[in-house]
Amino acid sequence: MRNSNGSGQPNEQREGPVTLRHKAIRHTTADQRLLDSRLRADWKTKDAWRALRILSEFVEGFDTMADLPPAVSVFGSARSKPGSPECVMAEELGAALARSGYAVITGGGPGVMEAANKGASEAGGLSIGLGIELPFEQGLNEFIDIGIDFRYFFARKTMFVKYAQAFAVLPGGFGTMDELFEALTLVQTRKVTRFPVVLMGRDYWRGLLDWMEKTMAGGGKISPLDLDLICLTDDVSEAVRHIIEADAAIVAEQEAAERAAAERLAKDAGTGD
Ligand SMILES: CC(C)=CCNc1ncnc2c1ncn2[C@@H]1O[C@H](COP(=O)(O)O)[C@@H](O)[C@H]1O
Repeated sequence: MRNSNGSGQPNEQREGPVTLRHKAIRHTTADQRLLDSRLRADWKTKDAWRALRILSEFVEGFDTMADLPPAVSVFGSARSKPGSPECVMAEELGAALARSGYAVITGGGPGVMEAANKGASEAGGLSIGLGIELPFEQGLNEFIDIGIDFRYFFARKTMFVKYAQAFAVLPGGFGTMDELFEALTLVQTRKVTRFPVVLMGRDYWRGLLDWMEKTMAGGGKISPLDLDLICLTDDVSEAVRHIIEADAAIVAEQEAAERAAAERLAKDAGTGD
């Protein structure tokens, strides 16, 4: 939604390709209507139709994102003010990633997201925003070259992982935690392999990391090795170096696996197996 008209009500609302204005504005989002179980009678009629809409979000996302260069998804608070330490860090990170040849993907909103998009865009990199329909959404920030608006959080989250080589997570709230823990769970359960996760802002993350170490790992809820998945730093160059090195290691691993498979094939052909 954009532009409040003074009464606190937005003037415009986007639902996928549809723009709603004035009295056509709805006061719930597609995610709410899908997940809200009070309207059970709707399930049989409306959910089947919704499945097609959900599918169309995946098609649109895959189609638009498939041609991207290597990319890094950057997460962080929608509420941080321009000039705040995390926004300054995000802008520097966006620029450094762009200079290293990475596109920068964010949630397309304000705060840390906007700062990362700004850094990338001004450094000449490709800046991508994956927006989400929210009751209080403000539209995609102005530093985005490619923007996609999603109705469903889960379709959008697939794009953050599928088209990025790494995650960089700056200080943020629930949304940022959700994105961080999703990435860690995917790596821990090997749904994605060796995906670097960089946490930026030592002071902000220290308490959570201490708790994860003492309480989570100490209580046997995760393996202490799981914490090795995280690189914690305040230093933009170190963050980018970590991503580049992890990326190179993954490529080397994949090439070695492909070579081994080719050698096995050649050997089998040679022995007539
Ligand atoms: C001012 C305000 C709250 C605007 C909300 N506008 C938003 N636009 C786009 N993505 C968002 C928004 N709010 C949360 N997110 C998602 O959740 C994360 C930030 O949530 P949080 O502020 O840490 O919890 C972002 O990385 C983003 O993917």
